[in-house]
Amino acid sequence: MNVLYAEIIVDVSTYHVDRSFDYAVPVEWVAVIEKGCRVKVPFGPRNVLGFVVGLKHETDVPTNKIKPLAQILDIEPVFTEEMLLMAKWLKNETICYEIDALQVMLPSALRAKYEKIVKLLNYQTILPMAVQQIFGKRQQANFKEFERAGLLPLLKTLIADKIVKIENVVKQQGNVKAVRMVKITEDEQALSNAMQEASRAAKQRSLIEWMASHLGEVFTPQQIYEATSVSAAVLQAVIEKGAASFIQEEVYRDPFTKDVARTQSLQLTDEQAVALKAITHSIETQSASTFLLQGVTGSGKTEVYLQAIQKVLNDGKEAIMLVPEISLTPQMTERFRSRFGEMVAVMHSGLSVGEKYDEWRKIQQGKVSVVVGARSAIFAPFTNLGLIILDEEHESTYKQEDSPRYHARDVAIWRSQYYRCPVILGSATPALESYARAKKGVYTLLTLKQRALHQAMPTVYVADMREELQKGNRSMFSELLIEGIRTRLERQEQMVLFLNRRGYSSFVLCRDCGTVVQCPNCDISLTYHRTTEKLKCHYCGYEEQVPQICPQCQSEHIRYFGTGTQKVEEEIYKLFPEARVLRMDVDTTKHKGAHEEILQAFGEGQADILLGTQMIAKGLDFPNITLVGVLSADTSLHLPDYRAAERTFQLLTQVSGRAGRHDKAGEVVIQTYTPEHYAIELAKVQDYEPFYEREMFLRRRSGYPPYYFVALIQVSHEDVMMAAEYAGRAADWLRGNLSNQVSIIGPTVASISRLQNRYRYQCLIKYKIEPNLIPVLQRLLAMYRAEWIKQGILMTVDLDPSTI
Ligand SMILES: Nc1ncnc2c1ncn2[C@@H]1O[C@H](COP(=O)(O)OP(=O)(O)OP(=O)(O)O)[C@@H](O)[C@H]1O
Ligand SMILES: [Zn+2]
Ligand SMILES: [Zn+2]
Repeated sequence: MNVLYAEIIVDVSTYHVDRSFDYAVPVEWVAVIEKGCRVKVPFGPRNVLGFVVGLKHETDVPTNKIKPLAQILDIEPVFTEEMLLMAKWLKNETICYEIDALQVMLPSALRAKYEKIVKLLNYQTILPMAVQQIFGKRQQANFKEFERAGLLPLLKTLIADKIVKIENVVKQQGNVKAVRMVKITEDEQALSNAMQEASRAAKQRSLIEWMASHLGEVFTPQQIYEATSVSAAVLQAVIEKGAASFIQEEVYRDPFTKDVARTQSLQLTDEQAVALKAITHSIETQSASTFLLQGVTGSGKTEVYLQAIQKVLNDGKEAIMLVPEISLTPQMTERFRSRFGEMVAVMHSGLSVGEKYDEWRKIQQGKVSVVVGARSAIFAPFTNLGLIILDEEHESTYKQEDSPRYHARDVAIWRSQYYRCPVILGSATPALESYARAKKGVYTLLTLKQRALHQAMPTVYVADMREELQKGNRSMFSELLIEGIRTRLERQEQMVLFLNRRGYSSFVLCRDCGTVVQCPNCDISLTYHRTTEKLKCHYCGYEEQVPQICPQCQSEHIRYFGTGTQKVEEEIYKLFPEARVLRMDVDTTKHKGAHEEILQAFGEGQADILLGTQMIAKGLDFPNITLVGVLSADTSLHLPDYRAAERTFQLLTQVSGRAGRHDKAGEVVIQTYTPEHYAIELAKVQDYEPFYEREMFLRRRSGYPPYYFVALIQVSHEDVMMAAEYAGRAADWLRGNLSNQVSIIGPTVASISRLQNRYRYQCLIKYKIEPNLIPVLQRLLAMYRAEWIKQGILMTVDLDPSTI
């Protein structure tokens, strides 16, 4: 007999061999199992989750050694053929475990604990005896019952015939939501039989008569009571006579709170039309080109995306639209919903596990054709992709910082090659790497130089805070900004005040000895939180009461210092008691929908000033905003990171772009202690090209990307000596195994030298071409996984680190 074997990737990512294992497929599952299904397999002493990545009739494992699969969890695969291929690619590309690559593609509901339910869809069919016995009078039964009874092959044919269907019921939050409905029979004969049975019950007869004019329709019980004024008992009696039946109707949790009005395509500007034409051409010729759409803020990039997506939908294909998590605002998603209505699924971290799962199912079941989402939506299980878009492509959040350390842009390009469809990377301030590729012709550059309605770009002023101090102005607002705020309040126009990073510098400082209160677990100063009078660590969550006296010198002159959003808010009220301020930061947006409420209130003119962190840098498009203030441009400029200047330039450009987007002209005030810095000077003139040239020159001189590639190895341990020792071993080993074309810097102490009680060291690899790199790093990782890990070492390898 021809035995079937399954190749399984098991859910054990500490195991040091990263490969698939063969298991025998029990005979009763041979007709059921498919590539891409989830299974449970015996592994060591327990059963673990596994994914079927291959099926075959031969194995090298001796017959007496091979174990059978323990359980099959899916009858229909959760991974497509494409996803299995993509996982193999990701594994190599990012040097991760294949299991991690597979897991990242699934919604967490499918990774979590769940229960499988078999639901009866068609009540008229006569079920096979064995199956009928399991259902009994119920409409649904647990998958396990069929499994125990050995009925999986039969179940598979029932699914194919649409007599039953399978649902994953996630324990905890993620249940598939279902409501009880009444379905009236389609069979006139059944109805007249019921009528005869009910010969002496007038109410039942009148209900059956009503049903006769609604054959096959589905109602809630409530609707029926209202339409016919019968009671629940009458309905129950009629159902027992076979005139109708109760069914469970699946409803998707709808994360959209309100209906949106439909919009039509806008008449494109000439620049937009040129861009769209190039993209459309690529869609029509099915070429996997990558476009870099560089358009100044307010140039109407979104309209180009919308019309390109429309084209793809007209061709019967699907589109993925990625936006950074923080700009995935209701305002943003509404622009897509208002154009494509029910065709759109939305995926972001604000959704519950269940809601995310529902959105994923809509995609998998082909109920939607467009997904708008953050990074992980790049794995949306579409099977006929026609277009992938990354808006704000320069954003560092497109890079995942945990294994698999993938960049959504690379996954997008891989998928575009698989489907032969274009990718659009859009930004006002492209990542240096992307612009360099566009200049080399690897990407096709499309530019929008004008704002869509030909509004002027805002006028940008730079306020030198050193001069302010010399003039005796000790507040956090420059005279220029105070004047700007005053005139806006008079004219009843709106403003956005932007503070780089939440509470970045609101630490507690002793004015006598200079001690800053630090986290006991991480080498980072604690942040002061006014509302709770507590100090918190933003990395590990540690918190403590604000000390009354300095822990170092016992002085009472210890107090918080610096500019958190709360402090700014207080200062505004001191200067402008009449101002209405809305604060948007991590603290005010904790509860679900808070984001939306704040933006809506601001949009309705309920406040004059929107004060916030990164969250407000993007996507805002309100007509009445005429002033943008950046309170301190320096905070991001002086981070120990080779991309600090690039990030600052991007941020300043983005924030400035919120002003004067409609009829009214906009102004921007950037406050800084280093006005002569090129990132600030060039953000002032809002010119990308000179910034690009300047920054490229510096990158070449210092040997950083895009001229060189970098890879980062981080090693951590609770004991500082161990961390240093093993980081040294890694560096030595790399020096011994990589060519001398490569420079290896380190080991050095990481920029955050201790995190969650672990000391951190790192080595940086800089290279131009090194064919050996991946295999060498894989061997280093194998060594780590086999030996070092037992010593309590944690090591990570990142081939495209976003911070160094
Ligand atoms: N062809 C057009 N005709 C009329 N209005 C347009 C057109 N294209 C875009 N707009 C409008 O111009 C404004 C700016 O467009 P949009 O938000 O798409 O710009 P963007 O390039 O995505 O900007 P940002 O990068 O700043 O987010 C929007 O209010 C949009 O409705
Ligand atoms: Zn002190
Ligand atoms: Zn901490």
